[in-house]
Amino acid sequence: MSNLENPAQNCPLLLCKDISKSYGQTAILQNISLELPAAQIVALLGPNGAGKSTLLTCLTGLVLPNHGAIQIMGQNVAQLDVQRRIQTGYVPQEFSGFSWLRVHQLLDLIAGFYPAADRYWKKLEDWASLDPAKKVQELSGGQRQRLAIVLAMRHRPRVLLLDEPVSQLDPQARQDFLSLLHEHVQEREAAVLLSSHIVSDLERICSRFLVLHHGRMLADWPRQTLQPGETETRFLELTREVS
Ligand SMILES: Nc1ncnc2c1ncn2[C@@H]1O[C@H](COP(=O)(O)OP(=O)(O)OP(=O)(O)O)[C@@H](O)[C@H]1O
Repeated sequence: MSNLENPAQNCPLLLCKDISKSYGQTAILQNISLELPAAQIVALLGPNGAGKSTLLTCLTGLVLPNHGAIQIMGQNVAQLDVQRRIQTGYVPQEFSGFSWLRVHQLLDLIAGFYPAADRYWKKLEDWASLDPAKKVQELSGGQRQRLAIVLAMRHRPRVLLLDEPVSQLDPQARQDFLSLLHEHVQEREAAVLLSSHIVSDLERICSRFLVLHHGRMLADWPRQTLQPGETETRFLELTREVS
C-alpha cells in the first residue's frame, strides 16, 4: 500500500492554514484555517453569501487565495502531482459544460483521466440511473447533479469537496446518496467537506460542523457537543448574533 493510501497517523488529508481571499477591495474569506482528517465528513454551514463556495473552490486549487496555504496529502494544492490529483473529487454547486456530449461519452472521457478503482462505480451509476444516450444538455437539474456526483466519486477519492451536492435531489435520491457517501468514507477512510442548507441531513452523517459567516469561521462544533436536532437552532442563534 502506498503512502498516499495510508498517510501518517493523525496527518490530515487536507490542511488549510490562514487563507484569505478578496475580489477587488471586497474581502470574501478572512483568515480561515481548517483540517480534514481521514474517515470524517465535516459539514460546512453558512447563510447565502457567507463564502462557502469560494472556500471550497480555493480548497480544490481552482481559485487561488490571496494569502495562506492549502495542502492536500502534504502537497501544495496549486502543484498537486497526478497521484494526489487522482485522490481528489469535487462536486460544484452547479455543474456546467460538456453539454454537447452524451452521458456515456462524458463518463468514458473522465474514466481516461480518473480510472474507476473498484465496483463501487457500478453502485453509483445504478443510484444515478441516468440514460447513457442522453446529452448532458438534455438532463434535468437533479439528473445533472447526479452526474456531477458520479464523476466526482466513481474513482473513490480520499479527499472529497462537495458544494451543496444534494440541493436538487429528490428525497429518496438524497437519502440513498448520503448512505453511499457514508459507505465510501468508511471504506476508503476518506475526508469530506460538505456544504448544505439541509441541516437535518448533515446531523445524520457529519462528525463536525463548521459555521462560516461573512467570510469568517465562527464555530467548529464536534457532533458530540450537540444534542440531536439542536444544530440548526444553534446555527441560527449564532449567525443572528453576529449579523
Ligand atoms: N467571482 C466573484 N467576483 C466577485 N465576487 C464574488 C465572486 N464569487 C463570489 N463572490 C462574492 O463572494 C461572496 C461569497 O459567495 P459564495 O458563493 O462563496 O457564497 P456561499 O456561501 O457559497 O453562498 P450560497 O449559500 O448562496 O451558495 C458573495 O458576496 C459573492 O457575491
